[in-house]
Amino acid sequence: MSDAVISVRGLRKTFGPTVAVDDVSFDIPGGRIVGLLGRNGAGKTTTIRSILGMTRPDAGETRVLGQPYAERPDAAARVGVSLDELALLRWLPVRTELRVWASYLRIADARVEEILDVVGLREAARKPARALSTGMQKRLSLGIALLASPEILILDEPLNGLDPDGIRWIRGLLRAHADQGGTVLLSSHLLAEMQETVDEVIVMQQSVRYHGSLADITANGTASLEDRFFEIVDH
Ligand SMILES: Nc1ncnc2c1ncn2[C@@H]1O[C@H](COP(=O)(O)OP(=O)(O)OP(=O)(O)O)[C@@H](O)[C@H]1O
Repeated sequence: MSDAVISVRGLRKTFGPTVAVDDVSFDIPGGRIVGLLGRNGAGKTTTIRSILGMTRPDAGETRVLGQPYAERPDAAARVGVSLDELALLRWLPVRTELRVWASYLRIADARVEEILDVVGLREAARKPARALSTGMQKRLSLGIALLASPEILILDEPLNGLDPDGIRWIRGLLRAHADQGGTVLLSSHLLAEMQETVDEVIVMQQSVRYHGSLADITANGTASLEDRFFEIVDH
């Protein structure tokens, strides 16, 4: 395999008669924000879950920093993950939830205080996660993903539920992450937002229909990502 930060080769996964992904291959280099796009049921989450070792593929392999994610003892520290189904201990106050994760990751509580500011949840720090709005829960999930200052972020639908401020905030956060050499793989349906956010685009429909730079797919910004998306998936 190449020295890509995230590598997917020949991935196939079926659920009974449903082919969720078929022969999906791509390499993601470091320092880039890569958007995984596709209709409902296109296989984005299955691909992400396969990369994270949460789904066992029928065929193919995935690697993160050269090794299968599940075989990396340092995976939790080096890869920040936020999935659409939020893995929050919903009855815990926000600060305690972050401290539980910090303890697991052997990170000092001082970092929890930093993260509360980074994700804008200081005022909500005493509230249980279940009392937060969807967008605020998303911020908490992102806070957990960022705790260990990982070099890779894998985010399934991170924009869902965020208000315009939240979307602008996350865009800045992801750009700063990539500018420092970090890598981001994120899925989203929000094509206009993705056009403002990503460096590279992977369009999926069971298999990869397109993988290239945002500049190429949008002809240096003269075409909309949405128009190009429909041309590709309806072709
Ligand atoms: N655990 C499962 N059991 C049965 N079918 C599944 C399971 N997970 C996914 N699928 C099916 O696999 C296909 C791909 O689903 P997947 O969730 O990967 O798509 P997606 O691109 O993430 O969709 P969405 O945008 O709606 O989140 C769909 O047809 C879905 O119904």
